[in-house]
Amino acid sequence: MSARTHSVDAPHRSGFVCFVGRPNAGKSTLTNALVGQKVAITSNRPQTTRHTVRGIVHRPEAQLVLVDTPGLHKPRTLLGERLNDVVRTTWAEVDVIGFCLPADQKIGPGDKYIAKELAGIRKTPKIAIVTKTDLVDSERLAEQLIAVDQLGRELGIEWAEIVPVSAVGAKQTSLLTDLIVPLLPEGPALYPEGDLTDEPEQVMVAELIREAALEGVRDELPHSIAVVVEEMLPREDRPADRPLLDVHAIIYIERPSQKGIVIGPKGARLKDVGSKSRKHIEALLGTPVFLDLHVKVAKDWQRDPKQLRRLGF
Ligand SMILES: Nc1nc2c(ncn2[C@@H]2O[C@H](COP(=O)(O)OP(=O)(O)OP(=O)(O)O)[C@@H](O)[C@H]2O)c(=O)[nH]1
Repeated sequence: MSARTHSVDAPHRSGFVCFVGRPNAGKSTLTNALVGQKVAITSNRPQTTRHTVRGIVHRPEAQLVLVDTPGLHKPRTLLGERLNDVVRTTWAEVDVIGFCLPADQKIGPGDKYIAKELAGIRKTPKIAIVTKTDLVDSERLAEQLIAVDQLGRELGIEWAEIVPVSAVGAKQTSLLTDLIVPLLPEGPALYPEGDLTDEPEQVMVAELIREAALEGVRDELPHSIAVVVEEMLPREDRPADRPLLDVHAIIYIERPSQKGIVIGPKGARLKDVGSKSRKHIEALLGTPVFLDLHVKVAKDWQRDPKQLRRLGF
């Protein structure tokens, strides 16, 4: 594998790239490493990426728009089916698919399930990305690269490339970009330079709150929390040098019994969720924030199409 250099008269290329892989494969972290700034929500627990988050890589010769989809799962609820539809639609529309497989874990049924789906999408070029290489020695890495090659042969997938990367320390991440660029169609930049993500701010703010609300209670409330930002408005009558943004958000849970878990004794947990997520929101938006959080029950929201639409799915 060699890095490709860009000759001055090469045409400009641009397109959409989507990282797929089972939960925890390192997709969001890789997106952030390529873009160079935190845009997607990462966590050490599976299934935090619900919304399509795009990061944009600007290069003189190319622009990569990274589409970070939710994971593909065996659907059990209406929400699960919707998410899988979103994933498949995204795969068929992008220009390059990067299939992430962590170096520190043997290829398992979860990876194969996704690989089989990928094999059905014939036209889109696929790059196999072996992630988290910092966690293994070179012998184990070599084994994994061979296993990935074999997986492709078994399922009839022709990998455009097989690339080992580590998002920690940004090892080979720029090489990955080098290898993706020639696979993109010729075309002008799709977004103005400086745009890192076109994810609406409210959705990102909602994700930050959801992330904080799930912290420490994931086992009790695995998929039962949704967050909607109802309003974000600059506070009136503030001096120009001391702005304040009012953010009103609702944390939805599925059952009244979950309320206590989210709010905690004497509201202590909710307060904690508020102050933690407020710090992240302030960092994201670059302005002081007043965060107003409410907890509401939306009964069985995962099974109800109307509620799902309201919650942005
Ligand atoms: N050591 C190491 N850890 C990594 C690397 N990339 C990701 N991780 C860790 O692996 C975990 C999962 O990473 P994510 O980027 O959230 O994985 P994901 O595939 O987006 O996960 P979902 O959103 O659940 O689908 C996090 O704890 C990361 O810090 C890497 O290159 N090296």
